Amino acid sequence: MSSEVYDCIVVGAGIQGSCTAYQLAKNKQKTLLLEQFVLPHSRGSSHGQTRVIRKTYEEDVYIQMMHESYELWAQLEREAGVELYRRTRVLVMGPENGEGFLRLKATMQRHKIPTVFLEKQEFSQHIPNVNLADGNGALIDTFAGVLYADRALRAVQRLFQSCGGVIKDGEKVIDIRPGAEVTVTTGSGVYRGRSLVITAGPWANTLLTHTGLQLPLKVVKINVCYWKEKIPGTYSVSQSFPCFIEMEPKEGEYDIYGLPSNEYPGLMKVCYHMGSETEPDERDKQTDRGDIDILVRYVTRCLPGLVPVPAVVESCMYTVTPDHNFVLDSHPTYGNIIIGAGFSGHGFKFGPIIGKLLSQLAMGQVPSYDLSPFRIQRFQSHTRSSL
Ligand SMILES: Cc1cc2nc3c(=O)[nH]c(=O)nc-3n(C[C@H](O)[C@H](O)[C@H](O)COP(=O)(O)OP(=O)(O)OC[C@H]3O[C@@H](n4cnc5c(N)ncnc54)[C@H](O)[C@@H]3O)c2cc1C
Ligand SMILES: O=C(O)[C@@H]1CCCC=N1
Repeated sequence: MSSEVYDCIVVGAGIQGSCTAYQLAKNKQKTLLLEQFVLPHSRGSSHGQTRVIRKTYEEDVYIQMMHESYELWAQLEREAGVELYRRTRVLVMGPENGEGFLRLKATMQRHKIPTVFLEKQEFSQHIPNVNLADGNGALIDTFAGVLYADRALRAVQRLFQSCGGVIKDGEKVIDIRPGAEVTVTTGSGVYRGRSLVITAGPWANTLLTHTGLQLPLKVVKINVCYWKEKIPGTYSVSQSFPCFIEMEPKEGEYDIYGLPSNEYPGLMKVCYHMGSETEPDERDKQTDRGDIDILVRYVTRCLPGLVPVPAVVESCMYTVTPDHNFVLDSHPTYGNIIIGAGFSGHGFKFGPIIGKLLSQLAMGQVPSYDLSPFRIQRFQSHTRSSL
């Protein structure tokens, strides 16, 4: 074991761990970031070229956090000297009189988010090549857009290193011993930290086993589908086609969302916001295509300019909590172990603000937002603790 003691060890170099490590290093904390795979990799939740960034949330806390997150993304762009965000707008469609759509409308208005509300008769003039379902309303968040995900992850990791942070990749954490100094063992070394941040994405519960805690997290495989434009460019970023979210396309179904064609010319990304349960190390054995069947029907009905058969299918994973809200908290027994987990398929856009909040918890500071919606305690009846 090295005699060196880190102020903080962060386990998991996805977007949340990388942003947390960067915030810690910026705050002069001696920080080690451990990653099980050789970087970059495509086995977790943060890989891929694009993610949606938006303020269209029904809950106040997410909108408040997104105000600051946009600023922090812009700051990262300046620090890294690369473009990470492209403004495209996001179109949200949903049952006009449905609870979710009405709540979203009200929240957007209450927070004075620049929003355009589209009437049925003017819809196709603003958004050609999309069929708005009968009974659906539509709104546009005009500042929303696309984050360049892989590029962002690399940029944050580089910035972390430039502040003196240490990344050790290809080092899987196999044991954690809690204490005033937490001892972390990997396949090739033993490290000590005054605090530990666990941001292990789909592997959160595997790591938490070493601390006697299990959270109610479900890991699902997402089929990331790209669809061919019948006429290349119809839905492209250069034609100002927006990202979109279709809320509750059918009763009992999850949202469907899409991003303008960009990363693969002529192909538009359209995905289902849920998948089938999987073990994170067995992701590729999960071959259920029920979500793709739903998407085929949706594309046929609503996106007539796309060939209704996916041209490319990639894989990713969500780690989902029962209420789809994140876990941002200290361990209930070991106050110097901080947990960031359960990002439920919508955490990327919050990366910089989550990094700030988790770093504040790791440094023993009061977090800048009320984190009660993200506390572990809310799962009281689900949480398994062997302590
Ligand atoms: C298809 C898809 C589309 C999405 N779209 C959006 C979107 O449009 N907008 C948005 O905001 N969000 C989106 N998300 C969600 C967002 O990408 C995730 O919330 C976010 O990437 C989660 O990051 P993470 O750091 O928690 O997890 P991960 O990226 O999985 O990082 C965890 C890391 O921990 C490492 N690790 C695990 N165990 C160990 C161990 N024992 N030792 C060392 N390292 C370990 C893993 O290898 C991994 O690198 C999407 C997600 C998917 C899958
Ligand atoms: O978080 C996001 O914005 C995307 C799109 C909607 C569903 C999940 N991820």
